[in-house]
Amino acid sequence: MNTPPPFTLRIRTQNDEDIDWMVQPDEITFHQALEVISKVQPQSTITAFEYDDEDEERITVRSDEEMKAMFQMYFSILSEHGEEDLARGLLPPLVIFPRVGKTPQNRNIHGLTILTKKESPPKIAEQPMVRPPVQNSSHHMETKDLKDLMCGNILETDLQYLELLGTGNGGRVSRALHRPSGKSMAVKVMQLDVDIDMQKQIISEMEILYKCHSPAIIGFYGAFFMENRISICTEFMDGGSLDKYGPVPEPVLGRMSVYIVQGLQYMWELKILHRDIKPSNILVSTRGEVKLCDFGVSVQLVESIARTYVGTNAFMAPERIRGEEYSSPAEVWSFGVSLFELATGNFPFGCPSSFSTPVQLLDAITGRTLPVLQDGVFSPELIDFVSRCMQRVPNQRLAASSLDKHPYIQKFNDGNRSVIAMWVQSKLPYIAQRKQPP
Ligand SMILES: Nc1ncnc2c1ncn2[C@@H]1O[C@H](COP(=O)(O)OP(=O)(O)OP(=O)(O)O)[C@@H](O)[C@H]1O
Repeated sequence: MNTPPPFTLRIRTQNDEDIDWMVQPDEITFHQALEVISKVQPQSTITAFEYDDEDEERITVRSDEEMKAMFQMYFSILSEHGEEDLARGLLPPLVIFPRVGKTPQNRNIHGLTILTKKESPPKIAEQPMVRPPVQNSSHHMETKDLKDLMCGNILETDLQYLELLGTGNGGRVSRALHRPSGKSMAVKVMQLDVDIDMQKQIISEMEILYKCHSPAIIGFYGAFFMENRISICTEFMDGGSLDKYGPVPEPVLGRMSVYIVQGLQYMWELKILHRDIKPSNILVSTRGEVKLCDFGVSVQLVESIARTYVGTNAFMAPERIRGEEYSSPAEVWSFGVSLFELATGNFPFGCPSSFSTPVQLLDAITGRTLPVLQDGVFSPELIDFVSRCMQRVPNQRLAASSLDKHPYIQKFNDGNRSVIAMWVQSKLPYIAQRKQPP
């Protein structure tokens, strides 16, 4: 790697408080690190700090060399498990633990000044190499509380909203510039009527998204609560979601399906269900990427949204609509229904907006013979795949773990992203509802 990207050093204090500090690893010295730590923990004399290596062993850092070794370990773990994050330039925090020394010493040896007030966000070109630690911006809450209400290192004041990308049942998604990193992000803001403990729980459940690295899953940058609103910051996809496109020709849809299956199976292996598979949660880019967004990693968030916003998700499997227990077969159903809609341009059970209650939707799904894709218009492989996903009885559906083995997926598994890229590029200019003010 040439110049290592900036990332967050998370200083975990003796009181178990986390203070985040954005660093440029090739520019900071060990003494500067000590200096910042002693500002954060002024009551103690800090002579060294520690971190956990890949085997979870505590390693002490007492010099520039040892600090370099720590950075090397951090980047080598990332290059093994977090290539996506490295590529995006927004990396998970590296946690360090200040070590209190026995003898007092003059701590401000370099006269380094650390800003303690939140400054107005710098322009990208003026971005300082060493950013001040995140400060408490509320009169009412302790730093610890604030840290529990955010994951990642994104502050509302770091975001410049550029355009509205869309509004869903529960929130608005805007494209925003994250000024410190210069990244374009999609920020979804939802109002949620939950108390502060629930907010903390939602944030802690979302942390798992940092561990998800798949080319078919939308990159997660962070999330934070501000009063009763949650903002979720993810990678921006310039093609938007598939619900905006109308029918997708089979050679394009087939290659998209390969990535969708890849993303779903990756998350299922981690025991994470999507819980909301539908065309508006499948995003594409002009580079031919296909990524799933809006994973229901936080069960509390999914339930809070369901409590706060009324509405029926037309892509839900029958067992879910009936309120029964559900698992990956329910996802297979939703994927089948989504594929049906993407192939034909029409929802298979009539107009989704006509279902205002779960009972009406259930009637539409169970009250007639299941629709099948038209013979002669679509390939036998696609017809078979969709109808085997759209089985009313969960255990009669294709098994989640064998979706990738089906001839439809095998047929299009040639890694040809340019077919997708060219189709997205050709359609994008005609897609309405873009470039609105945020
Ligand atoms: N990461 C992203 N990049 C680009 N566009 C996005 C991104 N995330 C969401 N969008 C756009 O914003 C729209 C609104 O998304 P949102 O998740 O709020 O609602 P939805 O999925 O359409 O519906 P619902 O709220 O019922 O799930 C999406 O349909 C999509 O077009």
